[in-house]
Amino acid sequence: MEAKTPRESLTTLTDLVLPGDTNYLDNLFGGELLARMDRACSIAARRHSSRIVVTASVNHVAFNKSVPVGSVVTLEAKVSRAFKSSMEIYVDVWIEDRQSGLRTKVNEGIYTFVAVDETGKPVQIPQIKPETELEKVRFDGALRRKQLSLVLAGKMKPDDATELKALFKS
Ligand SMILES: CC(=O)SCCNC(=O)CCNC(=O)[C@H](O)C(C)(C)COP(=O)(O)OP(=O)(O)OC[C@H]1O[C@@H](n2cnc3c(N)ncnc32)[C@H](O)[C@@H]1OP(=O)(O)O
Repeated sequence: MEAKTPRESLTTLTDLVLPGDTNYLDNLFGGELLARMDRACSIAARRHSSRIVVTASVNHVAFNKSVPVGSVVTLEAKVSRAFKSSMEIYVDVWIEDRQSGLRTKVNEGIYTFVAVDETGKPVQIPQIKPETELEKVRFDGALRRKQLSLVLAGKMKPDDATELKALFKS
Protein backbone atom coordinates (compact mmCIF):
# COMPACT_ATOMS: atom_id res chain seq x y z
CA MET A 1 0.00 0.00 0.00
CA GLU A 2 1.61 3.26 -1.13
CA ALA A 3 2.12 6.05 1.45
CA LYS A 4 0.17 9.28 0.97
CA THR A 5 0.81 12.89 1.98
CA PRO A 6 -1.30 14.88 4.49
CA ARG A 7 -2.11 17.25 1.59
CA GLU A 8 -4.05 14.49 -0.14
CA SER A 9 -6.50 14.35 2.76
CA LEU A 10 -6.86 18.13 3.20
CA THR A 11 -10.49 19.00 3.89
CA THR A 12 -11.66 22.60 4.11
CA LEU A 13 -15.13 23.47 5.42
CA THR A 14 -16.25 27.11 5.44
CA ASP A 15 -19.56 28.11 7.01
CA LEU A 16 -21.29 30.91 8.92
CA VAL A 17 -22.10 31.09 12.62
CA LEU A 18 -25.86 31.68 12.74
CA PRO A 19 -27.89 32.62 15.88
CA GLY A 20 -29.08 28.99 16.30
CA ASP A 21 -25.44 27.85 16.65
CA THR A 22 -24.60 30.06 19.64
CA ASN A 23 -24.60 30.11 23.45
CA TYR A 24 -25.95 32.79 25.85
CA LEU A 25 -23.02 35.07 25.03
CA ASP A 26 -23.78 34.92 21.29
CA ASN A 27 -20.63 32.91 20.64
CA LEU A 28 -20.41 29.61 18.76
CA PHE A 29 -21.60 26.77 21.04
CA GLY A 30 -18.77 24.33 21.84
CA GLY A 31 -20.82 21.27 20.90
CA GLU A 32 -21.61 22.78 17.49
CA LEU A 33 -17.91 23.37 16.87
CA LEU A 34 -17.09 19.79 17.94
CA ALA A 35 -19.65 18.46 15.45
CA ARG A 36 -18.19 20.57 12.64
CA MET A 37 -14.68 19.38 13.57
CA ASP A 38 -15.84 15.75 13.63
CA ARG A 39 -17.35 16.11 10.14
CA ALA A 40 -14.19 17.73 8.69
CA CYS A 41 -11.93 15.08 10.29
CA SER A 42 -14.18 12.29 9.10
CA ILE A 43 -13.91 13.47 5.48
CA ALA A 44 -10.10 13.81 5.79
CA ALA A 45 -9.87 10.27 7.23
CA ARG A 46 -12.06 8.92 4.44
CA ARG A 47 -9.95 10.69 1.78
CA HIS A 48 -6.77 9.19 3.25
CA SER A 49 -8.05 5.64 3.67
CA SER A 50 -10.74 5.37 0.95
CA ARG A 51 -12.66 3.38 3.59
CA ILE A 52 -15.60 3.69 5.95
CA VAL A 53 -14.25 5.55 9.00
CA VAL A 54 -15.49 5.94 12.58
CA THR A 55 -14.49 8.34 15.34
CA ALA A 56 -12.47 6.38 17.91
CA SER A 57 -11.58 9.28 20.20
CA VAL A 58 -11.33 13.03 20.54
CA ASN A 59 -7.82 13.40 21.89
CA HIS A 60 -7.64 17.13 22.40
CA VAL A 61 -9.71 20.24 21.77
CA ALA A 62 -8.65 23.75 22.73
CA PHE A 63 -11.33 26.44 22.70
CA ASN A 64 -8.75 29.22 22.72
CA LYS A 65 -10.87 32.09 21.43
CA SER A 66 -14.63 32.54 21.25
CA VAL A 67 -16.25 32.77 17.83
CA PRO A 68 -18.95 35.47 17.63
CA VAL A 69 -22.26 35.09 15.81
CA GLY A 70 -21.95 36.18 12.16
CA SER A 71 -18.36 34.90 11.85
CA VAL A 72 -17.19 33.06 8.78
CA VAL A 73 -15.47 29.96 10.17
CA THR A 74 -13.06 27.78 8.21
CA LEU A 75 -11.97 24.35 9.39
CA GLU A 76 -8.93 22.69 7.82
CA ALA A 77 -8.45 19.00 8.62
CA LYS A 78 -5.54 16.77 7.54
CA VAL A 79 -4.34 13.33 8.53
CA SER A 80 -1.14 13.86 10.53
CA ARG A 81 -0.17 10.21 10.97
CA ALA A 82 -1.51 6.79 10.06
CA PHE A 83 -0.91 3.63 12.08
CA LYS A 84 -2.30 0.17 11.23
CA SER A 85 -6.01 0.98 11.02
CA SER A 86 -6.15 4.23 12.99
CA MET A 87 -5.34 7.77 11.91
CA GLU A 88 -4.67 10.97 13.81
CA ILE A 89 -6.34 14.00 12.26
CA TYR A 90 -5.51 17.59 13.14
CA VAL A 91 -8.17 20.21 12.59
CA ASP A 92 -7.34 23.93 12.70
CA VAL A 93 -10.14 26.47 13.01
CA TRP A 94 -9.90 30.00 11.62
CA ILE A 95 -12.12 33.07 11.44
CA GLU A 96 -11.67 35.86 8.92
CA ASP A 97 -12.01 39.63 9.25
CA ARG A 98 -14.89 40.89 7.11
CA GLN A 99 -13.03 43.91 5.71
CA SER A 100 -9.39 42.84 5.46
CA GLY A 101 -10.00 39.12 4.95
CA LEU A 102 -7.15 38.46 7.44
CA ARG A 103 -7.46 35.10 9.16
CA THR A 104 -7.06 34.42 12.91
CA LYS A 105 -6.65 30.92 14.29
CA VAL A 106 -9.21 30.40 17.06
CA ASN A 107 -9.22 26.71 17.90
CA GLU A 108 -7.71 23.33 17.13
CA GLY A 109 -8.59 19.73 17.70
CA ILE A 110 -6.98 16.31 17.40
CA TYR A 111 -9.18 13.35 16.56
CA THR A 112 -8.53 9.62 16.06
CA PHE A 113 -10.47 7.79 13.37
CA VAL A 114 -10.37 4.08 12.54
CA ALA A 115 -10.91 2.64 9.05
CA VAL A 116 -13.31 -0.31 9.09
CA ASP A 117 -14.89 -2.75 6.65
CA GLU A 118 -18.66 -3.18 6.15
CA THR A 119 -18.84 -5.28 9.33
CA GLY A 120 -17.08 -2.64 11.45
CA LYS A 121 -13.79 -4.59 11.62
CA PRO A 122 -10.61 -2.43 11.54
CA VAL A 123 -8.68 -2.62 8.24
CA GLN A 124 -5.19 -1.60 7.18
CA ILE A 125 -4.59 1.87 5.74
CA PRO A 126 -1.79 3.65 3.81
CA GLN A 127 1.02 5.29 5.82
CA ILE A 128 1.69 9.04 5.86
CA LYS A 129 4.67 10.92 4.37
CA PRO A 130 4.75 14.40 5.98
CA GLU A 131 6.01 17.20 3.72
CA THR A 132 6.00 20.54 5.57
CA GLU A 133 7.80 21.36 8.85
CA LEU A 134 4.46 21.54 10.72
CA GLU A 135 3.36 18.21 9.26
CA LYS A 136 6.67 16.66 10.45
CA VAL A 137 6.22 18.03 13.99
CA ARG A 138 2.66 16.70 14.16
CA PHE A 139 3.75 13.34 12.71
CA ASP A 140 6.54 13.00 15.30
CA GLY A 141 4.21 13.64 18.26
CA ALA A 142 1.38 11.42 17.07
CA LEU A 143 2.62 8.14 18.59
CA ARG A 144 2.83 9.55 22.10
CA ARG A 145 -0.65 11.10 21.72
CA LYS A 146 -1.97 7.71 20.56
CA GLN A 147 -0.39 6.04 23.59
CA LEU A 148 -1.84 8.68 25.94
CA SER A 149 -5.30 8.20 24.43
CA LEU A 150 -5.04 4.40 24.79
CA VAL A 151 -3.82 4.68 28.39
CA LEU A 152 -6.69 7.05 29.30
CA ALA A 153 -9.16 4.69 27.61
CA GLY A 154 -7.79 1.78 29.66
CA LYS A 155 -6.62 0.03 26.48
CA MET A 156 -2.88 0.23 27.19
CA LYS A 157 -0.86 -0.25 30.37
CA PRO A 158 1.07 2.93 31.32
CA ASP A 159 4.22 0.79 31.49
CA ASP A 160 3.86 -0.12 27.80
CA ALA A 161 3.54 3.52 26.72
CA THR A 162 7.26 3.84 25.93
CA GLU A 163 7.03 6.89 23.69
CA LEU A 164 4.88 8.71 26.24
CA LYS A 165 7.18 7.82 29.15
CA ALA A 166 10.19 9.12 27.19
CA LEU A 167 8.66 12.62 27.44
CA PHE A 168 9.24 12.65 31.19
CA LYS A 169 12.86 11.42 31.12
CA SER A 170 15.51 14.10 31.44
C1 LIG B 1 -20.52 8.68 20.90
C2 LIG B 1 -20.37 8.67 19.47
O1 LIG B 1 -21.00 9.42 18.80
S1 LIG B 1 -19.23 7.64 18.77
C3 LIG B 1 -19.24 8.13 17.10
C4 LIG B 1 -18.93 7.15 16.11
N1 LIG B 1 -17.94 6.23 16.49
C5 LIG B 1 -18.25 4.94 16.64
O2 LIG B 1 -19.39 4.54 16.55
C6 LIG B 1 -17.09 4.04 16.90
C7 LIG B 1 -17.45 2.94 17.88
N2 LIG B 1 -16.24 2.16 18.19
C8 LIG B 1 -15.81 1.16 17.40
O3 LIG B 1 -16.43 0.82 16.40
C9 LIG B 1 -14.55 0.45 17.83
O4 LIG B 1 -14.31 0.71 19.19
C10 LIG B 1 -13.29 0.89 16.99
C11 LIG B 1 -13.46 0.49 15.53
C12 LIG B 1 -13.07 2.41 17.06
C13 LIG B 1 -12.04 0.22 17.56
O5 LIG B 1 -12.33 -1.14 17.61
P1 LIG B 1 -11.48 -2.15 18.55
O6 LIG B 1 -12.21 -3.41 18.63
O7 LIG B 1 -11.05 -1.43 19.79
O8 LIG B 1 -10.29 -2.44 17.60
P2 LIG B 1 -8.75 -2.45 17.94
O9 LIG B 1 -8.45 -2.66 19.38
O10 LIG B 1 -8.13 -3.37 16.93
O11 LIG B 1 -8.34 -0.95 17.58
C14 LIG B 1 -8.30 -0.51 16.24
C15 LIG B 1 -7.39 0.69 16.20
O12 LIG B 1 -7.99 1.76 16.92
C16 LIG B 1 -7.07 2.26 17.88
N3 LIG B 1 -7.84 2.75 18.99
C17 LIG B 1 -8.87 2.14 19.62
N4 LIG B 1 -9.32 2.93 20.63
C18 LIG B 1 -8.55 4.05 20.62
C19 LIG B 1 -8.49 5.21 21.43
N5 LIG B 1 -9.34 5.40 22.45
N6 LIG B 1 -7.56 6.15 21.15
C20 LIG B 1 -6.69 5.99 20.13
N7 LIG B 1 -6.70 4.89 19.32
C21 LIG B 1 -7.60 3.95 19.57
C22 LIG B 1 -6.20 1.05 18.24
O13 LIG B 1 -4.98 1.46 18.80
C23 LIG B 1 -6.03 0.44 16.86
O14 LIG B 1 -5.09 1.22 16.14
P3 LIG B 1 -4.09 0.57 15.04
O15 LIG B 1 -4.84 -0.49 14.30
O16 LIG B 1 -3.74 1.71 14.15
O17 LIG B 1 -2.92 0.05 15.78
